[in-house]
Amino acid sequence: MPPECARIAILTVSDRAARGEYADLGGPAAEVWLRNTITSAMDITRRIVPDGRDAVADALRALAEDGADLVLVTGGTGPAPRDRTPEALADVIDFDLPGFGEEMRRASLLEVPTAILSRQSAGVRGQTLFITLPGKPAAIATCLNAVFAAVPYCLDLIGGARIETDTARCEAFRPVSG
Ligand SMILES: Nc1ncnc2c1ncn2[C@@H]1O[C@H](COP(=O)(O)OP(=O)(O)OP(=O)(O)O)[C@@H](O)[C@H]1O
Ligand SMILES: Nc1nc2c(c(=O)[nH]1)N[C@H]1C(S)=C(S)[C@@H](COP(=O)(O)O)O[C@H]1N2
Repeated sequence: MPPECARIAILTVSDRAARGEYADLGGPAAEVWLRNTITSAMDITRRIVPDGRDAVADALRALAEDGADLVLVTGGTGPAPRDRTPEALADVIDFDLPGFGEEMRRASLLEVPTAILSRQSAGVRGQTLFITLPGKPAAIATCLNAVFAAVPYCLDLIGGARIETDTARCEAFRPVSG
C-alpha cells in the first residue's frame, strides 16, 4: 500500500448484527458515504462486534495498532444497558474532541428529538482519529455531513494520512497559516 493511502476502518457495534440476526446496514452506509466523498487513495476495512465496553475497546485498540488513520464506529452510543461505546472510547483515547459530538447532535436534533440520547463523540489515540456515530443507519450521513469538513485537517494535525474530498459533497477546510 502506498504511504499516502489513508487507512480507514468502520466498526459496527451491534449485538444483533454480530449474531447475524439482521444484516448490518450501518457499516455499508458509512463505506458508501466515504467512497462518495473521499477522492484520494484509501483502504477501507469493516468489522462487526457486539456491544459492551471490553469488546469495543479491544477492537478500537486493535484498529489503532493496525495503523488506521480514521476509525468510524456506529452503534452503542445510547443509554441502554449494553450501550457502552463511549466508555470503550474513553478507555483507548489519549484525548477527546468534544466538538464532534456537539455538532453531530445539533445536526441530528433537526431530524429527530431522540438525538439527544446519543453520547456520540470523537477522540485521538496516537495518529488515529475515532469518530463514534449512532447505530441507526440513517444517522450516518447526517452526522458525517455535519463534521467531515474538519476531518482532513485533524488528520494533518495528528500526523495521519492526507485525504482529499469531493468539494461538491464536502469541502475540507484547512486553515491557511500566516
Ligand atoms: N448496524 C445496523 N444495521 C441495521 N440496522 C441497525 C444497525 N444498528 C442499529 N440498527 C437499527 O436501529 C435501531 C436502533 O439502534 P440501536 O443501536 O439502539 O439498536 P439495538 O436495539 O441496541 O440493537 P442491537 O441489539 O443490534 O445492538 C435497531 O433496532 C435497528 O433497527
Ligand atoms: N441522526 C440521528 N441521530 C440519532 C438517531 C437517529 O435516528 N438519527 N437515533 C437516536 C436514538 S433513538 C438513540 S437511542 C441514540 C443512540 O443510538 P445508538 O445506541 O444506536 O448509538 O442515537 C440517537 N441519534
